[in-house]
Amino acid sequence: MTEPTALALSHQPTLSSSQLLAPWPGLRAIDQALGRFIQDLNLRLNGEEDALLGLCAALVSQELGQGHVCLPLSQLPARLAALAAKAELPTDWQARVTNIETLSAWLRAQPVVGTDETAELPLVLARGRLYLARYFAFEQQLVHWLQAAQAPLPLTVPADQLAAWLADLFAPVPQILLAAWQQVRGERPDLAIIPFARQWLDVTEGAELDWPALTALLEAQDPARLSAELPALLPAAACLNWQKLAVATALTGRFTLISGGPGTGKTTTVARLLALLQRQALTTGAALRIRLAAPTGKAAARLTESLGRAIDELAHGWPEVCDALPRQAATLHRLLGALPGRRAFRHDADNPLVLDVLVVDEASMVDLPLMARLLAALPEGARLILLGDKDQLSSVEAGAVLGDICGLSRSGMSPEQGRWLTRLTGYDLAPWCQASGPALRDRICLLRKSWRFDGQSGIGRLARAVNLGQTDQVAALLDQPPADLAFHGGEDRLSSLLAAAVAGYRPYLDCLAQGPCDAERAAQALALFNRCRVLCAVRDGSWGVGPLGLTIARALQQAGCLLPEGDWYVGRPVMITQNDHGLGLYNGDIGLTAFDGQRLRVWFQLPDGRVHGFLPSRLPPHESALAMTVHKSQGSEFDHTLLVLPDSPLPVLTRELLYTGITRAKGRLSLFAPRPLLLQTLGRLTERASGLPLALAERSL
Ligand SMILES: Nc1ncnc2c1ncn2[C@@H]1O[C@H](COP(=O)(O)OP(=O)(O)OP(=O)(O)O)[C@@H](O)[C@H]1O
Repeated sequence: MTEPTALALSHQPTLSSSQLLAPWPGLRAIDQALGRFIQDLNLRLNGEEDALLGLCAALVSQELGQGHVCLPLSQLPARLAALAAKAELPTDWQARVTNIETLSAWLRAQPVVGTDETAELPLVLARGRLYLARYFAFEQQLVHWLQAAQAPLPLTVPADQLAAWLADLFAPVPQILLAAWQQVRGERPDLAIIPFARQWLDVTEGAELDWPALTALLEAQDPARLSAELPALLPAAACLNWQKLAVATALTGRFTLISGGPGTGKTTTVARLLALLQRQALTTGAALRIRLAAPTGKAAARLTESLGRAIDELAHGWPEVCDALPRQAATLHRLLGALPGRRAFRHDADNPLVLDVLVVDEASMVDLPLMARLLAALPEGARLILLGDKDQLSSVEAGAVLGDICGLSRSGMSPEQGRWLTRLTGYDLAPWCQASGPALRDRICLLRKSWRFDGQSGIGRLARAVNLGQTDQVAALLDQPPADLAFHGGEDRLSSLLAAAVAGYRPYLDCLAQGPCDAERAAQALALFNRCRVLCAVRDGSWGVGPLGLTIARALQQAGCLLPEGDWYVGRPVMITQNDHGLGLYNGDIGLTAFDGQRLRVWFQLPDGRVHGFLPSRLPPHESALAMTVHKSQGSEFDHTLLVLPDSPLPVLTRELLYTGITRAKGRLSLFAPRPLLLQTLGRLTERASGLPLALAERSL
């Protein structure tokens, strides 16, 4: 079956009476075209004209445009009521949709509505939800793959050996531990020891240890003594390291999902996990073929950099294994082999990828169709490891695959899984086990401790409070911001924003102003530009990326940092909005315009690390990037993030958007928003309609 758009166009239906009806205001042209087409098809198949069916199809298409995979029948009356205010609906619509059972029976009786993917009809009614058939098929593909991936993989080395390797990988490094202790001990080491043990030794809340002896051992500052005596003072049952549990989990399954907020150690964990998988493979046979990928070029570049660093840190202990680990990540489109002008990829079920293990970072950005195509292209028996942050914004296109799967972890882990993980780690996992729950929950690992933000960091505290919807805590942080936070909620926030943007962007502009640009200078300027970014919640309006970008350009001009002349000028940052595989430029890539001595070029860092200048006329579709949307910033981080909300409430303003924007900041966050609007945003959660949670829970019980 073809995509919804293609479906409507490729069949080229002749105009029928139904298509000549008045348009349905409030629906996009694409939704209307699809609705009319399905209505017309139904008419031809059963000879009955029924505008309600066309409307239902159009509404499913509209929901897709808003990121929902399907339309729950329970929501149909409300959707039609909203439409009724603008368009003329069949007079009896209310009576026909209020009873869900009657509605389901009527839909099922329509020749264009099937109940599973085998019927090859344009609509599917399943699990109380109406789907465009293609999206139902994607969802089913995912469910089948995940179900098959639940079967445990046989161990190739004894469990005791795995436990010893795990202990080695996660053993505290005495020098690092002692240096950290020196930093936090202060004047009262007896008061510092418990928080220190929680953060650095993974001691669980409430565990009782010999604190004076532990304090004395750290105070002695003797690495050899620490290594020798620490194990006796620190029984495994008093500790819990979620990273170690994630690695242990991944050893025995084809599928593992590791979710955690910023700096919770996803990359560190995956480096250790890959090292352990590779060590296991090298002990018993050939090395594993491991590939790394991410949805955008920026995210792939970050994975390459951060995983490379994490592998380097491991290399002293496990040199041969680390030599056999990959260092370069690709975009998912490149990995799958994008075909120009087509949605299909070179790699699919008939031409699978050649790999044993695939790691996908920033998986929250992967939409349902892409995830389904990725799974289809995985070879039989390959392992998939998804990394991401379940609390971030979902993919731009339909679906919230990572969030939907993570939802299953609410029921803890199964007692069998708990016993197995205890065997590998020695941890007491009884409090985390629950007797019943979907089997897939055992493949999900949540990392819960941030290593980037300490307890005092304003960004870390704000991110946590926003994530939990704690209005009072957020308000307190806004009223008395810690050193790394600034809040501008008053009338002067535009001038404060412009001053902060000028200060933040001046360094890269000064760098470009030093003389003709070559790859080296462009690399320096790109690094400086990546230190600061203005992020907007919306595209339109005076606080949207386009208008605000122009206002910032004018402020930079007035400050003498920029000389805008026409469309292209030195210092103009641009973001690519469409992949160009030929040039190696991808959606989300950011380049800087600079004079190479003869002409203006736009300089980009390419996936292989080279910096190259392209003539502006050669670039694929792009836009200015002095301000960018929070959506587009996913997968990136900036030392100083300037986060801007509009003046008034809009549907896009959600808790996830705020959390995603806040967590782009590594060192400093400045917030520009009306205070009431910001607090109101905390209460607005994104909910994406999908049948995935229900299907996964049903299938895997
Ligand atoms: N168990 C640990 N012990 C000590 N330091 C750690 C540990 N785990 C992670 N770190 C440190 O915390 C920082 C963040 O780790 P990492 O980059 O793995 O997190 P992440 O979740 O991948 O972050 P991001 O938000 O960038 O995706 C790194 O400096 C890393 O060295």
